This record gives sequence, structure tokens and C-alpha cells, in this order.
Amino acid sequence: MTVTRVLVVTAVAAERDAVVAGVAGDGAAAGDGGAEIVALPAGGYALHRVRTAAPPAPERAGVVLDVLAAGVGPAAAAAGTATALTAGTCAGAGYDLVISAGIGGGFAPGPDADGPGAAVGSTVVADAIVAADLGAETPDGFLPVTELGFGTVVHTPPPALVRALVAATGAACGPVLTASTVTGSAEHAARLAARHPRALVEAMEGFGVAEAAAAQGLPVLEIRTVSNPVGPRDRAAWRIGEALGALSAACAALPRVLAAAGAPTSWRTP
Ligand SMILES: O=C(O)c1cccc(C(=O)CC[C@H]2O[C@@H](n3cnc4c(=O)[nH]cnc43)[C@H](O)[C@@H]2O)c1
Repeated sequence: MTVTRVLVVTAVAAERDAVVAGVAGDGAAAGDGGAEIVALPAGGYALHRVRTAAPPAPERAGVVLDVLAAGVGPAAAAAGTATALTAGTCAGAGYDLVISAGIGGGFAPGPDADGPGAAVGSTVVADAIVAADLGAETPDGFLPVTELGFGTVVHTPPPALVRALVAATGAACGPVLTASTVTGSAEHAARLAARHPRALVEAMEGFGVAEAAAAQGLPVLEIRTVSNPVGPRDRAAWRIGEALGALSAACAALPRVLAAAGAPTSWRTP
């Protein structure tokens, strides 16, 4: 039987624990609390490891999910992800897939949008992981780094895996933006929505996780549950408990989606 190894990266411990609770509640074969704690050899990082029971059919894979709380923002996310991926490879247990998971802000539907936006409590699976503030301000407005001749601003998750996860969770599907600064005004929310009309969610880590995964040739997913609207800052109104509950529920589907999703080599972008 093959084992699929997945690294899930969150920002904070509460998100990590919500992911572990969801995965461990869906037939995981783990000890008390659902996870074994594995210290990485560098950086003071700890993985929370959940081994899912092998499905009965011999051709289907067991799944090991390592969940890491790497810190807030794209730089911390990239550093933690790269450390965990390299440690796995050096230990002879490299990963097949990387997932950025956590809570985020939901965009309201724009004036021209057909879709419903992303309401508080809802779940979104990214079809594009977008760096929203990686670029330069110019007299004519914001220019992404790609227009300055550098790098990339979008990573695309494997479409078949995205479709399978959306079908299993009932999540919405659309671009998830990564920003280093949480939007705090209606004006900035409108600017972002104008630049990214399909965007459903703003969060702070996905692009960092995706850059680290891409540097090692690995596919990446992003799953976000909505704790607050993107717009004027009202931290007291964030529904963190509701979003963490939705995160657990979405992650409960991961073992069966991944076990049914075929060979991990097919998830890589050609
Ligand atoms: O205080 C808590 O209990 C708590 C529990 C879980 C998470 C938090 C966070 O503050 C996490 C910060 C995290 O959330 C993402 N996020 C959420 N809303 C937005 C937003 O509107 N714009 C951008 N990012 C957002 C972000 O990814 C942060 O890492 C607290």
C-alpha cells in the first residue's frame, strides 16, 4: 500500500488544532488528541502528525498529514514550509502535497459579480493563490512584480484535486489573495476587488506556502474559512470560533478525498 504524505501549514496554533480535530475525526488512526508531535531538526518547529487508517481496497492509499503552525504572514509561512519540506526529504519521507489552511476575510460580491462572494462561516477552496501586494506603486497605480520582470504572482492548484475537494465539502471555489497587511478600509477592499474581480478571500499566508512548495516541485492547495468580511476593521466582530469549526469540517474530508484522488504524481503541474 502506498502512503500519501501531506504537509498542512496554518498560521496559528488554533488553526492547526482545528485542522487536526477535523482530520482525526474522520477515521484517523492516531493516539490521544488525534496527533503525534514530531519536532523538526531545525527552527523550533513542531509537526502535529495524523495517520489515517488505510481504506480497505488495496489499491487505495493511506494518508499521513503533518500539520504545522508556521506563523502569521507570507514570510513566516514560506520559512516554515520550506523547513518542513526539506526535513521530510532529508529523512527520506518527502511530501506529495502541501496545503495552506486557515481562516480569512471574505469579499462581498462586487457590483458586476455573478457569485455570492464569501460569507462569514463559509468555506473556500482556492483555484488560484494570488500575491495581492507583491509589486510596486506607480503614478498609474499598482504594478505586480511580473510586470517589473520578476517571478510570479499566481500559483494554480491542481484542478482535479480542487474539484474533488469542492465536491466533498460544498465549498465555494475562487481566487484567494495573500496580503501582508489585513485590509482595514472599504476603499482598499474596493481597490483589491477591482484588481481581482473573482477573488473570494483575503488571507496572509497562501502565497508564501505556495512559493515554498513550488521551489520543491510540489503541488499546493489553499483552504480558507471566513471569519470576517474584508473591509473596515472591526476585530471584535470576527467570528473566529465559527470559522475554526468550519475549518475542522472541511478538513474532515481531506483523508477520503486524497485517498480517492489517484497517484500523487498526477497532481503535479506538467
Ligand atoms: O485570537 C484567536 O483565537 C485566533 C484564532 C485563530 C486565528 C487568529 C488570527 O488572528 C489568525 C490571523 C490569520 O487570519 C487570517 N485572516 C483572517 N481574516 C483576515 C483578513 O480579513 N485579511 C487577511 N487575513 C485574514 C490571516 O491569514 C492571518 O494569518 C486568531
